[in-house]
Amino acid sequence: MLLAIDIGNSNIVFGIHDSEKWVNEWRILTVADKTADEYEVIFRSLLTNSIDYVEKVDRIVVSSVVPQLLRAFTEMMDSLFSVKPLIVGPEIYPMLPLKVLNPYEIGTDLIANSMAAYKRFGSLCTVVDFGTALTLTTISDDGEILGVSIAPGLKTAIKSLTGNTAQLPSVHLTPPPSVLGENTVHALQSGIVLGYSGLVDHLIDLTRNELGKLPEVIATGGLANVLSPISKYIRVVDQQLTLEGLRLISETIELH
Ligand SMILES: Nc1ncnc2c1ncn2[C@@H]1O[C@H](COP(=O)(O)OP(=O)(O)O)[C@@H](O)[C@H]1O
Ligand SMILES: CC(C)(COP(=O)(O)O)[C@@H](O)C(=O)NCCC(=O)O
Ligand SMILES: [K+]
Repeated sequence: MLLAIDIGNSNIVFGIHDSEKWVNEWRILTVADKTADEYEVIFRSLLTNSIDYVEKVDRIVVSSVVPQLLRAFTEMMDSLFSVKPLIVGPEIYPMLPLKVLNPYEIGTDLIANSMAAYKRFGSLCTVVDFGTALTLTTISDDGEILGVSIAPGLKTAIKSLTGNTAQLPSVHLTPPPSVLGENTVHALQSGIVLGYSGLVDHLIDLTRNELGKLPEVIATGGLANVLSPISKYIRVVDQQLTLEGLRLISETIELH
């Protein structure tokens, strides 16, 4: 069985794939200074809760956009499993069906997303990842990663606003009844939820203008479902896109 681990800035998501489907998936909080021992306790308890996956795991693939945690995870995996993990990074990009122009300046989660989206569409596509950062990654008809946009994620924007103002509360991320907010909560929801759907749609419009073709659009990340109902371009949401991309990377490297 394959264990895929996606270490993001807010959440660490990991799942078990039995070569046919994802049989289990977990999401834990990212705490950048937790130690290898602490993560070992968490992994051991979750992975042995119903079925003993620790025994069954024979392949591991990891992406981390938190470099500090990669050390703790390497130590944890070394102690818990007997297989050597595949760590996604620039060294393996030449073996993938993707062209990565600037390998040292793109998050490994975006490489995994690109891998899964390109496998799914096989033509021009944009992945919108609603994580701590909101990212759009566009892949060409022939698998070249053409470029990335990075903006503050929805929760990141709200946190920054509430942290820097005296009177703004944190709000639920749902669309308000009207763009003309009649109270503080609706005003914030208007600015953040409706505003961000415009941001996403506008970036896709610009992409279409620049490339002369509308990309297929797929969304992922913890907050994808907030905007998918109101964005004019997001029709497909796949919460497992990053893990799926990691699985495809692992498969591709295995065949090499
Ligand atoms: N199932 C969920 N429902 C609602 N919010 C979620 C869910 N999962 C994650 N989140 C929130 O979505 C945000 C982005 O999560 P995620 O996509 O995992 O970010 P990252 O990849 O940066 O760690 C975080 O604030 C997280 O708390
Ligand atoms: C853009 C990101 C912060 C997104 O991270 P996330 O929101 O998924 O936690 C991450 O992909 C990243 O750190 N990218 C840049 C990495 C680099 O320049 O090497
Ligand atoms: K992510």
